[in-house]
Amino acid sequence: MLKHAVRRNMETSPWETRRLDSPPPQQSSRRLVQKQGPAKRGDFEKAPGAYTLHWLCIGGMRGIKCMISETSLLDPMEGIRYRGRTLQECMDQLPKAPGSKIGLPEASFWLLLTDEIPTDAEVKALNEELHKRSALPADVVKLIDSIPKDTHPMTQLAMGLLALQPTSEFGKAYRSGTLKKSEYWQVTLEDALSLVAKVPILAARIFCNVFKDGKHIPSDPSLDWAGNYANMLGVNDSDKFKDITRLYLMLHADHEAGNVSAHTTHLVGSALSDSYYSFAAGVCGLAGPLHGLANQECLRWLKNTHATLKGQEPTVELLTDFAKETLASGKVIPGFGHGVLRNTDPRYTIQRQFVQENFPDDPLAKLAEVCFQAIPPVLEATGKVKNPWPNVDALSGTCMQHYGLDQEDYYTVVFAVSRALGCTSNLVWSRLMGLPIERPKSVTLDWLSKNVK
Ligand SMILES: CC(=O)SCCNC(=O)CCNC(=O)[C@H](O)C(C)(C)COP(=O)(O)OP(=O)(O)OC[C@H]1O[C@@H](n2cnc3c(N)ncnc32)[C@H](O)[C@@H]1OP(=O)(O)O
Ligand SMILES: O=C([O-])CC(=O)C(=O)O
Repeated sequence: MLKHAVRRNMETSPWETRRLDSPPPQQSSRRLVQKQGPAKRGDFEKAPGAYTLHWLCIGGMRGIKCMISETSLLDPMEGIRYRGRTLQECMDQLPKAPGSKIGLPEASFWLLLTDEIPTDAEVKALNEELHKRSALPADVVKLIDSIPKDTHPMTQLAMGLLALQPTSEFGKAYRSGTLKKSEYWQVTLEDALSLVAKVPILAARIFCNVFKDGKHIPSDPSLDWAGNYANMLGVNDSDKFKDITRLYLMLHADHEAGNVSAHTTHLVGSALSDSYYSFAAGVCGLAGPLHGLANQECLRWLKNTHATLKGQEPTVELLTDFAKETLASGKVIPGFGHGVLRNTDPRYTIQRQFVQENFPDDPLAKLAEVCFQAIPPVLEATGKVKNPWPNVDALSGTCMQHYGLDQEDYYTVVFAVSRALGCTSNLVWSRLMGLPIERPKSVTLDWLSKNVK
């Protein structure tokens, strides 16, 4: 009954629901709900006024400049820059593990927080500090080990982060009643360090519980943050696997503040919820298939396509047909498109370079390469997809599976381990700047109809 009542209300409201049910082929349902004004997102900057308001309210807030993030800035064509440095510059300039060519992700944490490239000695000291803080409390271990194994690893990660919340220095200090506003950032930094130290230990424990019958590999204090995480996963003890893990964690660390995981972390943090509450919320956002879970979905799509090919060499023609079938079934093609980027994601390009140098003949890598040629024209032909090019998720799973991490349900957890660096750095800066509680204004459809002519 309630469902019918809601439907009745929608049908009589300005929201043209009936049309949303069956948009004409090739047409964006979101264009149909706009009763006036130019249809293209991004046009609002050129067409201010009523249309702007209408579009901002229903358009996923695309393009609105209303947040501050000191840590990174995204250019639609060039991609992300950490503190003004492109990812390739970060690769070149950040300290490396012995014998490795990959900029260390924990060095990017230092960069995001400080706008400085740390020295080798500083990264060594940071790693020592992270190792000191990395142990999980016994009750958290008990909780994680008791979660049913078929619970999605992202759910387990969010639960583990919430279980760690009582360890928050910010929470304790705030409760004590003596914490001054000017000191918020310092205890937030303490929490950032401890959360970043613990998250790979927690993530590896979840992996081994679910996929390794609970056989755990102890943390190795002689290894760097990401190399140690790779080691604890226990799928491959080669230096190359450590390197691809370092690369993955360096590339996914930050993507300015408006993406779902960073924005959610920021929003929850703006209520002065501590870093554990805030990042757990961000992790829940990352678990959505339009955001971080796309890496899982993308590998699943590639594996299905590979199986359907039954040994046939992938060709652009075959992949074009598969892509069209996916669209015709009403699904998105994971790993392609972006809310802000309007070009191939540089994170994809850097991973592609790693693939070409290390395993160009891997069957899924070859398939992904054909996708790169076949899928953008299919998406472009819809006439509605703003960015037909691949994003980071189109290749990250392919890289991991080559080294034996082929449990795609786990992939978004690796993303989350990395995103802890950017999200917690942003929390520190939000408290440093004394940013207020976030509270935008919403309106009703009726208000919109009456006020936007
Ligand atoms: C780390 C990251 O989070 S990167 C993004 C990871 N997500 C994915 O790879 C999932 C596939 N991609 C998508 O769904 C989208 O491109 C998003 C969510 C990333 C961006 O969404 P938007 O900013 O709304 O994209 P855009 O403005 O181009 O969307 C216009 C239309 O094209 C569709 N579209 C966009 N990308 C795709 C795609 N890859 N496959 C099919 N349709 C797509 C949208 O669903 C939308 O359709 P609708 O109006 O009928 O609802
Ligand atoms: O920026 C976005 O909206 C999504 C993304 O690529 C990320 O968060 O890494």
